[in-house]
Amino acid sequence: MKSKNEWMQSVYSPAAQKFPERKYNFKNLSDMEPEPIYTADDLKDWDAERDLGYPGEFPYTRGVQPSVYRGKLWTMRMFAGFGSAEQTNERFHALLRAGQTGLSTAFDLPTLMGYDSDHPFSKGEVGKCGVAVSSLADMEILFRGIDPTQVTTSMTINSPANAIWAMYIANAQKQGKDLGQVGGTIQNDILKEFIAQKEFIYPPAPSVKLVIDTFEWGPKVLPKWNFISVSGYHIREAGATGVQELAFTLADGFHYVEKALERGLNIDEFAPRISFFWDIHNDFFEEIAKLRAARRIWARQMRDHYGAKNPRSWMLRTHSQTAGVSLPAQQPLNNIARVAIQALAAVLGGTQSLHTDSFDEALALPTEEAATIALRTQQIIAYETGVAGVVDPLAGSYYVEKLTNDIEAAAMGYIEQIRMMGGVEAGIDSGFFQLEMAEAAYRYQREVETKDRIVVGVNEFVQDAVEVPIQLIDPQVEVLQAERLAQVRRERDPQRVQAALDALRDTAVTGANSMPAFLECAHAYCTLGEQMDILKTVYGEYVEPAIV
Ligand SMILES: CC(C)(COP(=O)(O)OP(=O)(O)OC[C@H]1O[C@@H](n2cnc3c(N)ncnc32)[C@H](O)[C@@H]1OP(=O)(O)O)[C@@H](O)C(=O)NCCC(=O)NCCSC(=O)CCC(=O)O
Repeated sequence: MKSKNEWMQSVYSPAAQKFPERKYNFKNLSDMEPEPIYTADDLKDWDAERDLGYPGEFPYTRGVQPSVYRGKLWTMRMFAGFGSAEQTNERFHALLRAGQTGLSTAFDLPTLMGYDSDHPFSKGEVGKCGVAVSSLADMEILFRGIDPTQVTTSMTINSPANAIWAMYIANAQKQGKDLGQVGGTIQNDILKEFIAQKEFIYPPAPSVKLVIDTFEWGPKVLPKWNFISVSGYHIREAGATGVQELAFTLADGFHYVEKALERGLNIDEFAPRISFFWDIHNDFFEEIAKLRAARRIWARQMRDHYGAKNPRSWMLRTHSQTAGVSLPAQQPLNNIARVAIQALAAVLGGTQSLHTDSFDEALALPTEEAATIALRTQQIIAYETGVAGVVDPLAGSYYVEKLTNDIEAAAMGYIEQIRMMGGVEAGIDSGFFQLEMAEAAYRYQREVETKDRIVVGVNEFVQDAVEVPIQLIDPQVEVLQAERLAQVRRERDPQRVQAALDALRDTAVTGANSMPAFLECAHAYCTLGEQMDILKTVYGEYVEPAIV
């Protein structure tokens, strides 16, 4: 058989002279230029045993479970939360009735920033981008009628993660549940907040200390809980390329591992419960290759660089979400198609859990109808397309394997660069991540504005605006929250509250693990703001330096 070069020269080039290639930007979203075709010649250095293996085996390129979706479909986990705990509880039940198989909680901005709903800074934001949770009283309502040993719940919470997790645990304890059977995930990834989303409270070092407290405490008390979801999603949404998302996120993961090792923890006790979270954008093969490369890098680094011995420590398990940033407000129904394609990429990439965005993503929090269509999209992929019936069906595709190699190499280049500069905290201090992402975002935006990249309905195929109904948040939520908080403060035992807060402050002074103190604060009905504030007296608050 002739070589690829021979075919390119003798067949492709003459054909392209007669019928030229389209004048189009074929680059993927990581600015990588694909060749017209891939063949076995592109995989000469590739070793199927070393680089691919079998599903459920090192290096897990083909998936972490031997049977992947033939054994269990991915968890359909729609990110939901708005208004009051009562309203979100209703939405949770509606989604479970519609066939969702896991829960995922969106908190409002005050909660994400560690403020109670009645704090002056919370005004106008209560219940707007998620549900308001200021104490165990809200948590009890939020999960009413949901058994924490039967449904796994994810909570997207970062700086206040320890406190919110403790409230969830306290609620399970009050229901008499065995914590050994309570499964779920807290996002708890503070590094990407400094890099991208900027919802931080304390400076990086004490923030990471609080995260490592969960690494130490979690596996002993809640062995089924994923105490971190190291997140590329927000890095990507802030403008990073797919390769940057992969590299920066894995570097964050390694940073936590190093900090846990510095504390003297056993890697094979904590690493099996580290989980990840990726953003799945429009470039179909890039996203599939990214997920495969992610598993391979993590496995190799955990085994060969960090010396983990337990195969579960080598497995990168992930949630994925379709890319909110890719869903324009123009012609919003088109987003149903984008989400379907992105979700298919997540599934072909072997995700464990998936959120599909609603078509009204750019306009407001989703209506129930929009969220249901997004969930149905997953169900159509799962039950109608046949893609869940064969494990890693794209393995061996010349292009997918080559792209997996190239993405792995590009990401490893960044990871080595970050190690050389002194690690992730050094990169945050110097503004490295922000500058890299700003440059990528600028390049993409220029491509769109010069029509070098077509976005259907935005810079081409444009038509008049279409109205769609949007979800509105009742401003009464703020009043109801303030009333409930006042009642909590009236009815709780003030001495127990003070003692719990003092004990929490002491952990910041002594460096002791904070989780037992957070759990006692939850049971004592300390508010979220009180807990965050008491730690501010020791840790201070982080002010981001200007990057020049
Ligand atoms: C590990 C994951 C990724 C997925 O956990 P899940 O429990 O859903 O799935 P799982 O681990 O695959 O499966 C559950 C159990 O079944 C087992 N299992 C699964 N498949 C199997 C198979 N084929 N054969 C044998 N066993 C199998 C697993 O080993 C596991 O048990 P064992 O555990 O015993 O092994 C977790 O962390 C998670 O659910 N993350 C969700 C994060 C999330 O929703 N984030 C929302 C962010 S939203 C956000 O940030 C905002 C974004 C925005 O701005 O819009």
